[in-house]
Order: sequence, then C-alpha cells, then structure tokens
Amino acid sequence: MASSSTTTKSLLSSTFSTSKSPSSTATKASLLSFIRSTSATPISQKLSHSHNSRHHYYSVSPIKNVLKTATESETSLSKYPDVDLVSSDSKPTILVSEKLGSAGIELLKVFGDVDCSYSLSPEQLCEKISRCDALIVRSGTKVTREVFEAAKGRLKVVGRAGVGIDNVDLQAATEFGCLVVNAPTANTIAAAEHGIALLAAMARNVSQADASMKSGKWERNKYVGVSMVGKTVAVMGFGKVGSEVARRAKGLGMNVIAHDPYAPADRARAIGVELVSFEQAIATADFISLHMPLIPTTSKIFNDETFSKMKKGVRIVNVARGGVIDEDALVRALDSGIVAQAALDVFIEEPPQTDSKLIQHHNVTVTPHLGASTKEAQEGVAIEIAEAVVGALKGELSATAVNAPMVPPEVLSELAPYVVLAEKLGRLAVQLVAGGSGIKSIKVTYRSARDPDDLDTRLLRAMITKGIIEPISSSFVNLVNADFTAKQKGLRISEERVVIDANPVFPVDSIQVQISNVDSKFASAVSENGDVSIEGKVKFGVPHLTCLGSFGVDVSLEGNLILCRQVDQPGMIGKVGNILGQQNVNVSFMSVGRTVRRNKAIMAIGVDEEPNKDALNKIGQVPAIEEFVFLKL
Ligand SMILES: NC(=O)C1=CN([C@@H]2O[C@H](COP(=O)(O)OP(=O)(O)OC[C@H]3O[C@@H](n4cnc5c(N)ncnc54)[C@H](O)[C@@H]3O)[C@@H](O)[C@H]2O)C=CC1
Ligand SMILES: O=C(O)C(=O)COP(=O)(O)O
Repeated sequence: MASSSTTTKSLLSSTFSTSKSPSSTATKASLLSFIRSTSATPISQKLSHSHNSRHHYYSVSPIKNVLKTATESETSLSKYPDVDLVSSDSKPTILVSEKLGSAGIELLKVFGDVDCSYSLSPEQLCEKISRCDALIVRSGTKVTREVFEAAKGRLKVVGRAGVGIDNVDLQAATEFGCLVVNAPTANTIAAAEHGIALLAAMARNVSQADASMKSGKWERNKYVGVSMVGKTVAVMGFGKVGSEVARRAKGLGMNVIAHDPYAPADRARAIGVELVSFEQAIATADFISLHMPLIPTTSKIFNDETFSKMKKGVRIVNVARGGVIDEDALVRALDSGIVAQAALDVFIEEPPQTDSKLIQHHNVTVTPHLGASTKEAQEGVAIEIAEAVVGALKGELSATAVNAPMVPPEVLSELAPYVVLAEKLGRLAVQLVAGGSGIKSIKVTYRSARDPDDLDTRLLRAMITKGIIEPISSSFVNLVNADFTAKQKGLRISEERVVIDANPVFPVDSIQVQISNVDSKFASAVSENGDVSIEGKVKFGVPHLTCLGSFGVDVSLEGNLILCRQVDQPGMIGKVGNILGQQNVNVSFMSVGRTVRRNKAIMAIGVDEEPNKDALNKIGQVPAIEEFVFLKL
C-alpha cells in the first residue's frame, strides 16, 4: 500500500498496548501449541507433569466454534463433506495393533488409555477405530482408506513404529487430516546388521547347511560357499540403512558401490563408496543389497529385464520391501542361474504362501521380516514412536511427520509469531467478505528481506488457509490437510514473495492477503484493484494489522476488532471510546489511519470483550461514521 500516507494516533497508554486479555493469551498459546516443535524436553521427561492435566488436541481450536456461529451462514465455499471431528477433554485412546516395546507402552499409558489389541482383522480394526484418537502399527497392519473412513474423523495420528510407511494409505490420511508419524532412526542398525547377517549366511550357505545337519547329514562338499572379501557389493538405496550396510561391508573388505538418485555425493565419499548409475550398479555387482523404500518408482524395479542385465551368478539380499522385486521374475532368474542366491527378509505378501516357489527355492534363504527385530531396536522404536504420537496428540509438530511439512525447530521458533499473524489475517479477511460471496481466489504476498529460497511459507500458507476456511465451514484445517482442504473447497491460493530492503534478521516484513472477485461488507477494505485486501506485520512479537484496503492502520491483533470509516474530524476517538466504556467493553488498542487523497479515516479499535448490539448500534449512529464492522479474531 505504498500509495497511502498514514497517520497513526495511538490512543493507548502503554498499559493498553502491553496488556493481554486472558482469552487472547490462551488463544495464542493454543495456536502455538499447534505448531510447537518437538525440540524441547523429550516427552519421556515431560510426561511426569502431564498425567493429571486435561489434554487439548490441536484438532480443536478454541476459537473455531465461536467464529463459526458468527460468520458461518454469511460467506460460502463450495460444499465438501466435512470431517466430523470429536473434541475431547478426556484422556485420548491409543490403539496399539502390533507388539510394541514395553518402554513405549509405559510412556503411552501415562498420557492416554492404551488398548493393545494384536491380530485384529481388518473388520475388527475398522470397528474399533472410531473410538480411537491414535493408532500405532508396525508393518503388519494395513491402514487403508476404509480405516480412515471408519474413524469418522476421530483418529488424529497414526504412528508407524518403524520406517516403512507403505502399509499406510498416506493420501487418505492427508484427506482426513490425520497426521502420520514414523520412527525412522531407532531400527537402522538392526536392519543393517540383519542385511549383513543375511549376506554372510547366504555366501556361506549357513541355513541350508544347518537344515542338512539337523536332518542327520554331513555334507561338507555340497555347501562350499563364496568369499566376500574383494567382491563388489552394490548398495541400492544409500539412506540410513544403506549407509550402515556400506560401512559394514567395507569392514569385510568388500568393494562398495551404491546407487541412489538422491544421495549426497559427499556422504558417499566420506564412507569411501562410489555412487553409480542403476545400470552400472547391477551390471558390475557380485552382491546386490536392497535398501530403498517401496514407492511407485521402485515397485518391481527388479524384474525380468533388470535381472537380465546383471552379472551371471549375482547374489541378492533384500531387507527393504518385498515389492521392489518381481518375485516371479526372481524365481526365473534363480532357475536360469542369473541369480545364484537370494536372501530375503521381506515379501510382497506377508506372510507369504507356504508353498511359494520363491520361499521353497533351495538357493533362497528367508527370514520372516526380522530386520528391525532386536530387543534394542524394538525398545528404541517404541520410545521413538510413543514420543512422536503423544507429541502429536498434544499439538506439537512432529519432527518425524510423514504427511506434513517437517519444519526444523529453529525455523519454527522464528516463524511462530508470523504463524499467529497468518491465521489472524485469514480470519479477518474472510470476515470482511460480504455474505453470499463465493470465495475462489486468494493471493498472499510475503514481503521479506530474505532471498525467496530462504523463506519456507508452507506453515504460513497453511495457517492463512485455516484462518479463511474454519470460520465459514465446519472443516477442521491443520498442517496436514490445509492444501488438500483448500483444493477441495475450490480455493486457489497463490503466493508471491517480494524481496524488499529491510532487516533480514526477521523472516518476514509483512504478509498481505487479498481476496478477489468478492463483495465486502466493509467497503474500505477493498483496495484500488477491487480486492478485499489486508496486510499485517509482527511488531515486538505481536501480530498487527497494518493496512486495510488503501488505508494504513496500526492495531494489534488481539481480542476483537471494530473497524469504522469516518469523516476525518476531531473528537471521534472520544465518542466511540465513551460508548464502549459505558458498556464496560475494554479498549485494548486504537489507531486511526488516513489517506490524504480520500480525506477519509479508518479507526481500528481492539476490544477485549464483545460489545453488545446496543453498543454497536450506538457506534453506527455517530453521524461522522460512514460504515463499521465488528470482527472476531
Ligand atoms: N526389514 C526390516 O525390518 C526393515 C526394513 N526397512 C526398510 O529399509 C528401507 C530403507 O530404510 P531407511 O534406510 O531407514 O530409509 P531412508 O529413507 O533413510 O533411505 C532410503 C533411501 O532410498 C533412496 N531411494 C529412493 N528411491 C530410490 C531409487 N529409485 N533407487 C535407489 N535409491 C532410492 C532414498 O534416496 C534414500 O536415500 C525401507 O524400505 C525400509 O522400510 C527399514 C528398517 C527395518
Ligand atoms: O521399519 C521398517 O520399515 C520395518 O520394516 C520394520 O518392520 P516391523 O516394525 O518389524 O514390522
């Protein structure tokens, strides 16, 4: 709003400007808990303080319902079957559907009612889930779309006690606003050790020789193995497990190459591993060890065609996911001798059919998905997932969120006041839209001294979306489903980042929200280009409204807000202040902005309480006031 010249008269004493109403403080606390990082005290330490307290989930915003009644019927978004979320002040119910380490169960019990029901059928899971706030699974539970549907919106978090989340329908989770978290680090070493164990056992025919001896034979010539030293092993997927396998294989004297389209070259170099193409890896390796996730691009990536390009007599280890191999093609490759041996911990179908040709193949060594199954890893995973799930239920942003942005703690703490500003701007903007207007197009402009690449706006965009959608619908919006919900409701949110000459210490200088092609119930909120337009800044950690339409204002966004357009003349502040005072409505902030060109003034008044109709009528009757609007923050 560069064209407007602004005069700001603060009516307030410093007491007003610094005091916060209890309600606004509570609101801010709740919002911050929505985005708080998990970087602080681990939950295992925090829990001892929380077990008697009532828990508030991030899904239930205390200001949502108030605002809904104020504006719901007035402004419309396109219809969408909303999730019926259940608010709960009682202990959450946490369903654990597979065996979890006892330390994790103990942590969960401090926070919620824990239901350990192992071996549920899909029908039983669907039947139970509508009474659960969280579900903890390992690889054996299929968390399908039907499960999210059956949850009827109550399920807020799915915790995967391990790495692979291919058994969770992430798209459905996101659509239902359900956060998915995993425990990505605690079983890394266990999986890597199992990979090496299978590699060595396969090379030396350990399981075959063991079975032979137990059947009374002594077959020393039959089970002559191959040496590992000096052989080339290709690590396919150079992530956490792959890197640890590579390290260990180096220790065995193997030549290690790796293929991973996303792995940083310096990490490979540090371990002494050469990163190569897929083709090169499979063509040169004596051993191939699989460590990539099962995703569409890796599904059956090992098939007839790729087996045919491998070195004859190659040996394959899979502790990743069965689905990365076409199992029928592997049987053919084993039969033809392209693959000399395979050692498999994971299968497309688990458990596999007992008469499966692959399982029964004499050159195949199998284990029943034991990669993560060490005592140490299971205790670690249990604690890791319990902390993540409890944190998520408490409204903290998880560092291991799978379907929501993982914002590093330092970025989060820096963005926290802007996050509050973003939601408030969204709430204000939507309340300025006249009843009956369908909102379609929203433009958000971030002005910042930082390079556009240095500003992650996902969190801010999610909060603006939340602010816009929640007051006018029964949808619940969080970081998980913000973009999806906006899309479902036909909202197009475009973002622009403008680099300005300001202090780069602050991540954002101002945020402007513009809603196009709508009428406004407060004409002064419409800018020269016809959009409902507001802009805000964070000042001393507090969100402020700084621009409304073409008018500059300066009002802290706490409590509620009355906006009046008036003929600029003396005595106005006193008149309105008196009316509010008579009704015992505390004014927390007041500012007047003026555009010289229009010779009109905007008075923005922050009030702690909601003025009654009488007070609002009286304000409307002040002759110099041309229009006014009361807005709930
Ligand atoms: N058998 C078991 O009990 C266990 C199995 N796992 C599985 O091991 C696998 C690896 O786990 P982490 O290392 O923890 O995951 P990670 O995410 O740290 O590593 C996976 C790596 O695969 C890479 N990748 C993605 N697409 C690829 C492609 N097309 N080709 C090659 N590499 C690709 C990624 O860039 C990433 O570096 C996962 O499938 C996981 O589910 C993990 C733990 C235990
Ligand atoms: O963490 C993983 O990806 C695993 O495969 C481990 O699975 P599990 O928890 O042992 O069922």
